[in-house]
Amino acid sequence: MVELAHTVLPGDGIPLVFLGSIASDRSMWQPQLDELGGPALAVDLRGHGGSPAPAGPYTVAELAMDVIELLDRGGIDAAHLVGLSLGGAVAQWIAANEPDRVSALSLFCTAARFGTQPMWAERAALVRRDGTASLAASALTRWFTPGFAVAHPEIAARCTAMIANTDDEAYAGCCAALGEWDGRADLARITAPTLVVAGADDPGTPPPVVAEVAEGIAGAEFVVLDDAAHLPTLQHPRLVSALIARRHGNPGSTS
Ligand SMILES: O=C(O)CC1=CCC(=O)O1
Repeated sequence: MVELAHTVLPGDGIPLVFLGSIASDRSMWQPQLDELGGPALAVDLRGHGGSPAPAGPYTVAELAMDVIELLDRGGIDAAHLVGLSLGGAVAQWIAANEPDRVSALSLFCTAARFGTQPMWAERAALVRRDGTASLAASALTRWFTPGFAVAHPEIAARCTAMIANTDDEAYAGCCAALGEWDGRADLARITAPTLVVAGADDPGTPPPVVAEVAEGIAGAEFVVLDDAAHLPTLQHPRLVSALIARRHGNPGSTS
């Protein structure tokens, strides 16, 4: 297990715990931290941001155990897990296997299966050869709708730096986790009140892929955001915060 780097916002009540996508760090949740306030934890998965990068390959279960250990160290019995993409798979795993630790679940642009194992093996080989920085341009085309990165160069530059800062071997380790992840059979065990959100124009996890997650979780609410791709947290920060706040039962905390 790995001691994960994280940001803590203090406060009373059930904490929000934010878990991001492959090649992101906890700064991708800054708009939500600013808007929703504490108590909250934004977490760097292993090999991402400031977290250590043990040798891979990884599994989603291992990534989830890192997060559970972080909750244990923080004395957090239960949290509202907010996960995007790979972070959403980690959140699904915890909700299915440690249901008492999850009071609510907000899943963005995630899947119960992410493409195929050969696709992720190819991505891992690419990153081992050329490094994470080489992935930035193509990642931005999946994270944002056409034109957004050009219109928002400061966000594009921050994301490019975040991707390049991701450890090459940890990225490859997470590719292995994504390639072998199949949470379909576990979805029926999730009992937390769940929100599932897709981006209408997300090429990474298109709406039908995300819908499979919602359909597998009893009572889950499914929302598709227009003009959004894989990272609506940065393209539509206030909308995303409002959705999380509504699931959290504290809609007054958004402006
Ligand atoms: O980077 C992608 O292609 C999309 C993605 C899948 C899992 C994740 O975290 O991002």
